Amino acid sequence: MDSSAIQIPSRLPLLLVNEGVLLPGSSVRAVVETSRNLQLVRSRLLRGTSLRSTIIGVVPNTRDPDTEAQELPRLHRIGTAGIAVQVVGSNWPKPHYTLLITGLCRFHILEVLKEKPYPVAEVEQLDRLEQYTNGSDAAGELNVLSEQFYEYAIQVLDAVGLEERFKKTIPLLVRQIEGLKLLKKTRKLKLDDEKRVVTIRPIRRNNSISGKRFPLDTAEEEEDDDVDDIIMLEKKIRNANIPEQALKVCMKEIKRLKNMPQSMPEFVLTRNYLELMVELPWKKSTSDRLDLHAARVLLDNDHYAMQELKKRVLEYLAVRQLKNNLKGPILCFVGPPGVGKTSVGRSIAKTLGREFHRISLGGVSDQSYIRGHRRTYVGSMPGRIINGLKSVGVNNPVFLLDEIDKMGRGLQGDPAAALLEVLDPEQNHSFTDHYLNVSFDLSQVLFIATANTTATIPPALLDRMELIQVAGYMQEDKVEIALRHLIPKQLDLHGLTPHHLQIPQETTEDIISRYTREAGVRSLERKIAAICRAVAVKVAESQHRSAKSSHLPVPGEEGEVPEETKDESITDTTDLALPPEMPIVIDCHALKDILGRPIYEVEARLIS
Ligand SMILES: Nc1ncnc2c1ncn2[C@@H]1O[C@H](COP(=O)(O)OP(=O)(O)OP(=O)(O)O)[C@@H](O)[C@H]1O
Repeated sequence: MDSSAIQIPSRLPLLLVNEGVLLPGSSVRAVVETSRNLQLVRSRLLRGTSLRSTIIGVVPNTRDPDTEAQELPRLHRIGTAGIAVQVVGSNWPKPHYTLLITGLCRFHILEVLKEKPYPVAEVEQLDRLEQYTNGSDAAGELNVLSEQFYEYAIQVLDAVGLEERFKKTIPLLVRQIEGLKLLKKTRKLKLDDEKRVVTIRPIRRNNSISGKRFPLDTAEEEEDDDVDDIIMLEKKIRNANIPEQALKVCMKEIKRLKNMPQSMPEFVLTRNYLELMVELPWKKSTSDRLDLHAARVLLDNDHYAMQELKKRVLEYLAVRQLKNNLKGPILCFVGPPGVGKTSVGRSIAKTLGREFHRISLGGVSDQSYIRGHRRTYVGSMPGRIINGLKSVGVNNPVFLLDEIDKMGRGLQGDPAAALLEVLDPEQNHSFTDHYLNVSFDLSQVLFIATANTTATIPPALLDRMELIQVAGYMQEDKVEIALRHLIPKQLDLHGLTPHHLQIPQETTEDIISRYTREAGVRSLERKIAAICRAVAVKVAESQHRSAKSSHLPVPGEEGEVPEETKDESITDTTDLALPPEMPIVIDCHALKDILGRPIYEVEARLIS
């Protein structure tokens, strides 16, 4: 051995690998699962601090890899010393490590010094270290080739002399070259080859000559499919009506994608980005229905009372009718919970014939929620505004910014500051989401915000909105809302009709005064839903009974019915005599039975 060559330690811990053969100058990823190898990783690689401790001997385990015997298997005598350059641990599906090992030089096992907890051997270095670290091209080529042929790889490993190694690998190279020649000859010309004329890698055309399809070419076929996909994507981008500036960015990304191996994680990220760019409604919008009379009828049909709010909404619509490109104002409905702020927002969208999208801002304390993450960020996504536009598919929806007063302020920037740009009619025509990194015109979006209080809304944000107070309801209003809206809505939701259930006015008043205490009507709606559920059970039971009774024997045929069935049918008919009377009318007894004892009974009595 040359004294100028780098020496590996004469004692090496041995890692027995079942898959792949590590050769000097190449790298392998080895999965460490057996207890012997796990021990080695724990005590040599995770605890060791010196570079020397990361040098291990890698020996192919030529025994059956599935049986991890107590006894150390007979070791292959030649191995490769390698440096573990990366250790990654995982618990799924069972505890294991993945090592990235770079081969340094071959060694010969002279003697196994100890077997437990992991084998350590006295070794003799066979190769000179720098011979490989200098990076001979031929050796590199051989390594790549030999990865595919395990048994040949072992032979290549055993071939210590360079001459012998060439002898072993030249047949492999010849085989590989023959295979490639055959592949080139037999690539069939695919029907959609026309498309491929415009591929970015014109070289591919040469690979396609009509003929038989060989199983060898599946990998290339996959790559071709991928190229086709990119071309399709490019076509879609060109047809997506994307504004010039954004189109430039997309084309740049397409160019990068074409030159990127699909195994790169960035390939998927770039593709997802481009797919989002295609899906965004850059210029797609719905046409507004600006009929004031119809709007008034619709608003009245959907909501009882709320005169002030409806008046302001109609004014807004009237101005829009006169001046189509009205900039702002942003309406903000302020009022206690359950007074219908959100549902009025939905009605406005319906009135205008626009798409509706609700963005809940309660508890949001990160501005990336609004603006998205930069694409360099792991797991980056667009913000809720861009996501919302993607899901509605038009650029002029009604966006309801719900609970704008409940936004927090965290370490990741102030979401209220991001909203300032979104809500400012002077700025929002060029809103830039961090993920998109190009501007999107939000000026056609109709923003409506809701809040319970203005106290917690930052002043700059408050200043951009027109506040409309929505007061809580009086008892009489609640009764009307329940009779006109809530009861029909809940009946419908539970598959019931007024033929099944009736809740008279007195009962509704009872529910409001004895079972709820709120400014809005949400709790009242929940109680009505509870009544509907209880009645639904009865109705379903009675339907089941009547279905059963329709199978009962007709009188006169009784003689043919067996004795035991006869008894059953008699009890059934007695049950049938007591069907729940339809409609079920909810009185105070029924109310107590379904909702329990009144919560505010004492006070209600005192008042009455
Ligand atoms: N005036 C009304 N007419 C008809 N239904 C109403 C009226 N007010 C409220 N509702 C109904 O009450 C329910 C609760 O309303 P909504 O969710 O819009 O309340 P909110 O004011 O947005 O509450 P929060 O502040 O908690 O978000 C909805 O089913 C809604 O249809």
